[in-house]
Amino acid sequence: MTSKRIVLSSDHAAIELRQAVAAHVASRGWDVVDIGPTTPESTHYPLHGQAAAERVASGDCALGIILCGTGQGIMMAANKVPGIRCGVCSDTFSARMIRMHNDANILSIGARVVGEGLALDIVDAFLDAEFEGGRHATRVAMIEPAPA
Ligand SMILES: O=C(CO)[C@H](O)[C@H](O)COP(=O)(O)O
Repeated sequence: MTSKRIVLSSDHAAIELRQAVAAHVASRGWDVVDIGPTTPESTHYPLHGQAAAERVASGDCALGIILCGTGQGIMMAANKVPGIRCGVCSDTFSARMIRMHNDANILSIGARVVGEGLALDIVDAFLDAEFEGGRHATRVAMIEPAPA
C-alpha cells in the first residue's frame, strides 16, 4: 500500500473509541482524516458510513475505519458505495483475513461489542495484512461487476 492516508468516521455510539483508534493509527505513521462527528448528539450511521466510503472510493484515502454501536449498520451503508468492500470484525483473525482474502478497504468495528484493547489489536491486524491476490483476486472481482 503506497498511500498511508486513512479516513475514520463513526456515529454517536463510537466517538470515544474512534478517537482512541485515531490516535493509535496516527502513532503508526498514518495520515488520519477523522471526519467525525465530534459531539455526542444522536446521529445517523448511514451518513457517516457513506461519507467515509466516498473518501475511499474516490481515492482520497487508501483505507477507512468506521464504527457504530455494533459496526453492522455503518458497514451496510459503506458497502452501498461502489468499490467499497467493508467487513465488521470483532476478532483479529477476521481483520487479517478481510485484507488478505477479500481486499477489504474499510474495517468496521462495534464500539458496544469490543473494548478498546481488542479494538486496537483488530486495527493492527487489518493494517498489517496485505491482499494475497491470485485466486482471491478472481473472487473479489466477482463481487462487483466492472463499470460499463
Ligand atoms: O449500532 C448501530 C447501528 O448498527 C448504532 O450505533 C445504534 O443503532 C445506535 O443506537 P442508539 O440510537 O440507541 O444509540
